[in-house]
Amino acid sequence: MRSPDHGLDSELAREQAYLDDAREQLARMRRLAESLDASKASDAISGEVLGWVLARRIASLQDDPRTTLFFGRIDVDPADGPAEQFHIGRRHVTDEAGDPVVVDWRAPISTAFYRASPLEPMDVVLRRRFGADRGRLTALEDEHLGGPAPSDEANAGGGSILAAEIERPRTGPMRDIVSTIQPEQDEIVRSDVAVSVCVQGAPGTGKTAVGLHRAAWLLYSFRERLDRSGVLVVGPNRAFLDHIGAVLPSLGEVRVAHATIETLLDHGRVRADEPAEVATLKGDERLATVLRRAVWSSLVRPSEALVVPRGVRKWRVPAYEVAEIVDELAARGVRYSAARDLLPQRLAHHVLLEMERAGDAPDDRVQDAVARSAAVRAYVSTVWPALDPAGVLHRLWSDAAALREAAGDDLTDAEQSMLLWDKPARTKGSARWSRADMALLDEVEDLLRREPSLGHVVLDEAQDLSPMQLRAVGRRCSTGSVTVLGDIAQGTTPWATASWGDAMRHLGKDEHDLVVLDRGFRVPAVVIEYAARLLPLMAPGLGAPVSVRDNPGRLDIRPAGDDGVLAEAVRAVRTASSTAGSVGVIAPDALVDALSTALTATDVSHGRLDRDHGDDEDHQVEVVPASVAKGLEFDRTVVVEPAAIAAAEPDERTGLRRLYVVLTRAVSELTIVHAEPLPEALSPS
Ligand SMILES: Nc1ncnc2c1ncn2[C@@H]1O[C@H](COP(=O)(O)OP(=O)(O)OP(=O)(O)O)[C@@H](O)[C@H]1O
Repeated sequence: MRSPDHGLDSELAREQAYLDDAREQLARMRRLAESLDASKASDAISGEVLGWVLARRIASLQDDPRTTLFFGRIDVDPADGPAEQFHIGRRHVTDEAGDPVVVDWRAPISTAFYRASPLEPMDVVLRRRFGADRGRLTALEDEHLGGPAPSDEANAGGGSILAAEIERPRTGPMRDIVSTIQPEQDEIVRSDVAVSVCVQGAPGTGKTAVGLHRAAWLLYSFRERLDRSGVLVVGPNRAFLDHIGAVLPSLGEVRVAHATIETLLDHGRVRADEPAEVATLKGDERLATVLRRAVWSSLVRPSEALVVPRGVRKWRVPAYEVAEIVDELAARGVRYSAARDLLPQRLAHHVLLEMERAGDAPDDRVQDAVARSAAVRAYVSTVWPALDPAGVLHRLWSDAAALREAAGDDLTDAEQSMLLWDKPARTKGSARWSRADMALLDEVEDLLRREPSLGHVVLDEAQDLSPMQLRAVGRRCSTGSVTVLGDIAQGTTPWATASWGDAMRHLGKDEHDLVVLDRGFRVPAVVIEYAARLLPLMAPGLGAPVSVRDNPGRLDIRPAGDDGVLAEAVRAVRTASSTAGSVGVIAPDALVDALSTALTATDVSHGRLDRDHGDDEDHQVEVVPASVAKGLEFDRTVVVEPAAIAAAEPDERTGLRRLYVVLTRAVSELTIVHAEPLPEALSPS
């Protein structure tokens, strides 16, 4: 019997030879693509398209010598067919005969790599995972399914490759997890394109990772349809988008748009802050009804006939007939401006009927000319006024009577006065819009002209969006599907959602699958147990994740010395950055400037993250305002003055939730530095 080491060596050598061959096959595929000539296309336009497709294909066939072409293998032995082996990697590689050498992780056959288990082997008899270093295989690990393991099973010789991947230190931005997607995650990733999925998951359970891999899987599986309609990822802020921005390109998907809710709903500059209760009211779904009324009540009952002079004659359409045309158009379910565009032709058609009754024989050109005439244009402007979003909202917030009419019974008097501007802007152009107004402007825009739908939207940190913001996202996938990712316990806006059922209804996706993820891949046990002390206070009923990390983690609570909290923070950062791995220094927003100055004064090089930008340079240490920390992770975090982080929020529950977010960013160590007493639940017991 061969020794395990010998077995491993020869098996590794065989797999390395297979990898070398796969690399050659990939190079052959690339050479073939390079030899194709786009100029042979039948015409110039086809040539251009073909050239573009070829360039894209050649780029996708580049081999990166730093990585391997596959990370796993399955041996499949179905009862009703021949046994086969499949190597699973980030992209397909085929040989000259077109047979697969490496199978894309998204192909149907790869599902078994992620989901086969001893209880449900899915015809898999062997699952093999590979360890690699700089493009060469260094280890392999076998799992025999559907029967007892043979005694000479090749083994990685200690340490699991899966665990090592989960434990790897975090340095730069987020990486893909294709080699280690877990079965419960894979079910979400491969949900059908028509299915909208809502994922509730505690911090670090892989929601973001799952959402991004789902986008990649959808694009692979429904390429043509989604290439046309588009896929969009929406995240909480710029720093977050920078953090996740490399994942899809590393999976070969460069055509997925990324946006924050602010960039998505960009209807002008946000120039005003407003009290949380006003913003909450503006986010309420009742505003949708108010806006619909405001738009459609702009129609004016015609009181006079339409009179169109042509030559020496004047043609008339009586007011009651115009009213019928207007009513019919308004009842058609077409958007306000789209229906308005139809009105001139309708009126002109009636003028034409008048002409015919008088014995004329006008043709289509006459109808067009009448529709474009000054008389018809002026008449249309009176009975069906042109509207724009800023004009509609400006009127509502500055004119109490207009707001009262649009509000109907939906808003109380007190609510209406909250919405009215104290000092109305003189013109819509000078209006000082707030963030909450952006979702309302977007709603009006859609009432005027239908927002086109994308094929799929991945919405991360969805718990923070107001009903009106959710409606805005829902419009962008009205005929497509959505993957909603979030955690009710991490809701840090006053309007954060309390129920996924409600959120999905606002998105227009009453029908959806709700999945709960509860295995934590980021936060080590001591840190998650500490942060979870806050849960009963701010999200009763929600559980903490079970950490699957081998590393139990480290928690260090450091009261400030006589020289103050900033000096203590600097010392903590120095310690945290003395070994490799990223360090996030998370502080109350108001303390960030002073903290950064203190770090600079003591020569601690660092970057700074902000709502509107990430960090272009790669810094080991990043200073992060508490309001920006959501969705990010660092190998070690230093959290400065937790009580002040909580106190900066408008209410206690939101404060504790913000703290929960901040405390759960650490991959291995959490250091807390404080001068103020810690919130009671976090005091060392
Ligand atoms: N199957 C997996 N294999 C390896 N690493 C994983 C896996 N799933 C998640 N991770 C890692 O765990 C970390 C947390 O994942 P992610 O950021 O997606 O979690 P999240 O649920 O979105 O967290 P949060 O709610 O805190 O934003 C990431 O570093 C991610 O790469």
